[in-house]
Amino acid sequence: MTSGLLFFVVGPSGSGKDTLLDGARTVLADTGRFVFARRVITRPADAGGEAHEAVDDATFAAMKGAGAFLIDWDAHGLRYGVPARCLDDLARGVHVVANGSRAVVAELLARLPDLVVVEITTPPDILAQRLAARGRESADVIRARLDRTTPPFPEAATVVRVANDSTPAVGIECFVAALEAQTVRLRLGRLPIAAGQRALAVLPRDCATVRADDYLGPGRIDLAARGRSVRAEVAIAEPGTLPADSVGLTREVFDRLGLPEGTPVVLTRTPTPASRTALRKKIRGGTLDEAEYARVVGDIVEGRYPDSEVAGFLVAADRGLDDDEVLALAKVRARFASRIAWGEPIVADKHSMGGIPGSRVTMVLVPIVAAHGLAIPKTSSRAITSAAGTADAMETLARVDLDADDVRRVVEQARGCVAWNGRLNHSTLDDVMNAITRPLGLESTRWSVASILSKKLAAGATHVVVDLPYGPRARIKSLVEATTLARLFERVGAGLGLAVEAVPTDGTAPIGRGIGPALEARDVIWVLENNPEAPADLRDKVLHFASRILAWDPALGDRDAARRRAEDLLGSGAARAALDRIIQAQGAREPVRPGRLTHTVVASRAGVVADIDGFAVAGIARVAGAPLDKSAGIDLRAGVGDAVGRGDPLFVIHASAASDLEAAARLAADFSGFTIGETTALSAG
Ligand SMILES: Nc1ncnc2c1ncn2[C@@H]1O[C@H](COP(=O)(O)OP(=O)(O)O)[C@@H](O)[C@H]1O
Ligand SMILES: O=P(O)(O)OC[C@H]1O[C@H](OP(=O)(O)OP(=O)(O)O)[C@H](O)[C@@H]1O
Repeated sequence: MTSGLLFFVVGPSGSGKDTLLDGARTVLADTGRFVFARRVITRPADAGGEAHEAVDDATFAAMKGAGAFLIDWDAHGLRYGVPARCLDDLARGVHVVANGSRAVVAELLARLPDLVVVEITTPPDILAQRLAARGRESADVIRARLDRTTPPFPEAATVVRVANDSTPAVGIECFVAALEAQTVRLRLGRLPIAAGQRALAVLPRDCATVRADDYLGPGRIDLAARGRSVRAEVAIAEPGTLPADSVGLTREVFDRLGLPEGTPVVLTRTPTPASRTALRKKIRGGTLDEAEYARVVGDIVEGRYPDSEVAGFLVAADRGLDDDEVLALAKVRARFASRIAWGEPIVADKHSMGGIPGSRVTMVLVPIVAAHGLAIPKTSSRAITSAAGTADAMETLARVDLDADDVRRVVEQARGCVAWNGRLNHSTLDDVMNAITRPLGLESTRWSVASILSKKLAAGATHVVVDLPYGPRARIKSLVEATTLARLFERVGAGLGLAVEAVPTDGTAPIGRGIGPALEARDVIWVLENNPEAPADLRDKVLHFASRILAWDPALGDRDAARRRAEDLLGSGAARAALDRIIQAQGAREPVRPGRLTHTVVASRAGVVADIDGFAVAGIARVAGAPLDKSAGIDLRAGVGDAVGRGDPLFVIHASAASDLEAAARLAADFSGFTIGETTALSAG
């Protein structure tokens, strides 16, 4: 038999405890499911208020000494006790409702972990009026009662708040509903089922407490107990699969709830999202303001919407976000993330819209900026579809899985870092969005402006350069689109208080020679060491961005001086030394060399390289094993515009497994990604 629940009704004098208790007693006492405890108080019986058992101090002390009270306390010069016989009612499975004190919640919770604290709330100004109108206490006593303070409730307490700021009838109705809702309890079970991001709660079809089918459908349910709660979609198990008085949670959501199996948990329907009107307005093509986005994003993060409605919203947002909406979204997203304070006037950062193989600009840019002396706490992603992300390439030299404290320490030691963003500025909102947008192929660049800049703000950046590569195979298809996006980045940045310079760049071909973690890191070291083999296009792109960042330093003032400074830091080896300091601070690793197995792909005809398909080349690098095999990848030997003879090398495939190498070689034989035009046609042009 599941024991009953103790409802401990608390709230400041005048909040309406007696009134709501009297009203609830009228409604529930005859159900046989609830009993209302009769308190023992050292207050005269005719003092008014509840029908308590009146005793004098000596009797109260004797009763206390004899263990007659489940809990007792002193307040307002009086002594209060809840009879211990309530435990018998609880043991019979009957719920007990008692008028209690906020001051003893922790003590009672220690004895009854499933205690339900029902806090009656009323605006302070109304409290005073009600106490005066009640006429039970003198003005001094009323003042003392209004000034009384009590400790906060323990985290583990289940606290249900009932507002009593309307009529008594409404207050009583809400109070009764709150009591009833808490009695819908099921015993918690852990299912041997993993569901990843999805949270599933399985109800037995023959559930004894609720009609399971009533909970099927797009909505979700909340399961709560002992101050903890989770939200889940509902599935139903056929009779006999689960105990009829239980609810089963899939592994991840069970672990998130963090309560032992068998705990009685309260099942309630997830509140209808208050922002649904705004969400539907967007789906119908309307525009939302910041307050509306705050409500919609809040409800989405809280899991109040079924995925279908979130998907509809994202499709609508993907199709139309005006500039004001992007700014509004950025401000709302910034609210969901705590902001690291670096205490410096300039904290530099960089973002690239990516999609161009190679182009490992960050790993050269950060050391230059750090060598100059500006803070640049850069966090980067791992590869999603490419052959390497910055984090993958940096990880061939140093640890990148830094947490926030590591990042702060590394920047203090080396002025910069190149860390993996997976453990930092985590965004629940992104998780929710990505789970829906990725399968749908929704990649709104305008939406990403809000996401990117709000994360930069959270990371504590003050000045951000943004690389917007454009080209037929880049995410941004044209210079016009890149320029429009650049203006949007700068406008939204300004709206967030960030200095942003967004720069369209050539995204028509790979940058650098290496494609794959170790090969890209090799390019980086070559540029930093002024190696004659260093790819000039990578060096130029780095200096282009470095000069923009350094120009923000008032000590330099303009871009020409900044450019010279960047070139000096590179040419003198100061940037190279800065990278070493960063590597040491992050944790040096034995550098990963390019794979020892190689296969050279040669030109099938003489001519001029007219085009290099970055997708194709990155695809070959991935088949060779990148990015998981950090040594695998492509080493380009010819670039766009180079004249090649028949049989000249176009690129060398590196791998560490023969099977990977062969597969990559076969893929390259089908299509190397290189288009070689006629020598005459081009030279004549
Ligand atoms: N919702 C309400 N609207 C108006 N008056 C109320 C309401 N709830 C309680 N009261 C009045 O306020 C005074 C204090 O209520 P009471 O139930 O005694 O509070 P408590 O027991 O928390 O001290 C009483 O005179 C009561 O009649
Ligand atoms: O510790 P607190 O939460 O502040 O409560 C102090 C006391 O006030 C209430 O008593 P009583 O019912 O006599 O006074 P009230 O009706 O004015 O609340 C409540 O039942 C507590 O006994």
